Amino acid sequence: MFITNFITTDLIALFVTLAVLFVSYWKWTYKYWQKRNVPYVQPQIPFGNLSNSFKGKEYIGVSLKNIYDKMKLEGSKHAGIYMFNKSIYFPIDLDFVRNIITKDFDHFVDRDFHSNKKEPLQGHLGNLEGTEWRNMRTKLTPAFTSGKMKMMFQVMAECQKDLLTKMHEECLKNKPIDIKDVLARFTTNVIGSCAFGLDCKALEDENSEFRNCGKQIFEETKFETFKRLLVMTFPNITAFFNIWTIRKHVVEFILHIVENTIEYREKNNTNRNDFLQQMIKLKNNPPRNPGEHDGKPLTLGEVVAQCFVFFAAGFETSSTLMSFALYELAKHQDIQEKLRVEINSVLDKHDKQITYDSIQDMKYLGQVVDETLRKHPPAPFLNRKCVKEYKVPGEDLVIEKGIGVMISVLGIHYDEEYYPNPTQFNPDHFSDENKNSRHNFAYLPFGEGPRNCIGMRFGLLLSKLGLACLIKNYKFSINKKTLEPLRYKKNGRVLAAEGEIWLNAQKI
Ligand code: HEM
Repeated sequence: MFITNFITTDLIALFVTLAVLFVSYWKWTYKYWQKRNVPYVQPQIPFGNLSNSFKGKEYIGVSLKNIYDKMKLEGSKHAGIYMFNKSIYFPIDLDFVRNIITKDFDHFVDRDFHSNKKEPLQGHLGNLEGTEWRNMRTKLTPAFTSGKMKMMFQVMAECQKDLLTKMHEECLKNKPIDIKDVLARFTTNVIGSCAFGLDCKALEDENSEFRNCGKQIFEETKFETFKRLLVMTFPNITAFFNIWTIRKHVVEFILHIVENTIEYREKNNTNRNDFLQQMIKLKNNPPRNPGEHDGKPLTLGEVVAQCFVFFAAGFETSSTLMSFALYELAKHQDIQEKLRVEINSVLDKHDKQITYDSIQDMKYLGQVVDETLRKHPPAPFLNRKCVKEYKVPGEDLVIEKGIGVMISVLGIHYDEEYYPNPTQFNPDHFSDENKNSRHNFAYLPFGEGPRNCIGMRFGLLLSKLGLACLIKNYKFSINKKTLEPLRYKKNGRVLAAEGEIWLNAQKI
């Protein structure tokens, strides 16, 4: 009894001492921005300024927008925030944003994400750093030119037929349509076909393996989102414990699919106008561009990782974009009708066919897509890491090497200084006149600068194809089953709507 009491007292004392040490250390780290005279939002122990995101109560992009709004109201040109006890620089002034992502890019080449080198599929473009990133980006860039997009359009356009068949079947049921699901299936088919060279049958087959794989990557549980944020905050510790951010069976599925398809194509000398073919070329015949990259061929592991990122980065972003666009069009019948008139009049000049060129001629469709990406950017913040000490121009502040940077795209897109009445869906925000009168960096759905989205052209083309095909053939309205007002999901990798978007569709 005596010994038990003794041990209990010691354990309590040890626990209290550790707790005091932890709190004191955390409080000391929270002085970082104050010491540098940078405006900051009071952090809370232990999560810093993003406690709602860590607790799964609010999507991280929304938390960052709230910080943006608060600091902007106080007139700050920049701020300092904390993720756990990690200090993050948070530029608000658009000239500061421009400097970081373009003008002074050399100081901010990397992202501040984890890179557990032991986790398969992580050696992709989005995660690579420094010279490795530059080499890979230079090798991959030719795969995304307008010429290559035009070539690939045929592969994409094939998937239109299955989309229309699926819509026809859905309409026959005389029930509201879960449009997010239909578009996720369409996007799975397009990206699966272009990145993996496979017919994924996601629109035909309710239980398509690829559709399930997409779900497994993006439908994170609260715990998985927490784990990913932890990995972002403490990359070294989580790499030491070999924590993975993608489920093991997804990794195995992707490895198996890509390796088998490559083997099949190499054995049978098959050639196809898709990304995979271009990756195979980079593996077998490295391009000769002396001085621009290391000239080395891609390894099989590198090819698989790039195919994976095309799927992971392109699938949810593009299908979310189309879902939000149809939601807004269903709510704004006048805009939907104006778009339909444009689509039909352009198609009249192109033999009634949706082609690569006809899509380029649909100016208003471009404005609708731009406005959707402004209001609901799937990637609502940008991320960088300072790799070389950086003096902020015009300020008495030096950003130290290793400090992370977060830019609130959602905050900028809802800033009344750039978009009067920002909550209103208004494609005229992107008329030539309005675009020319705004700061160039007030619109960042694909990021900017050398590290912007490499798949922008592909994502836009695929989304415009899907939208043009649907709006031409169906009239959409909101079904009352849709949760309104629309709310964002609290977890997950991209900014998406909470719950299903149910639409009524009427064949035209
Ligand atoms: C509507 C669709 C899309 C949106 C909104 C989007 C958005 C973004 C954003 C915001 C970034 C970060 C840019 C930055 O840090 O400055 C990014 C990076 C990236 N995206 Fe996209 N994306 C889309 C579609 C795609 C597609 C279709 C692909 C591939 C086929 C793709 C592949 C990538 C890759 C590989 C990166 C990393 C680039 C690098 O680090 O060099 N994205 N995307």
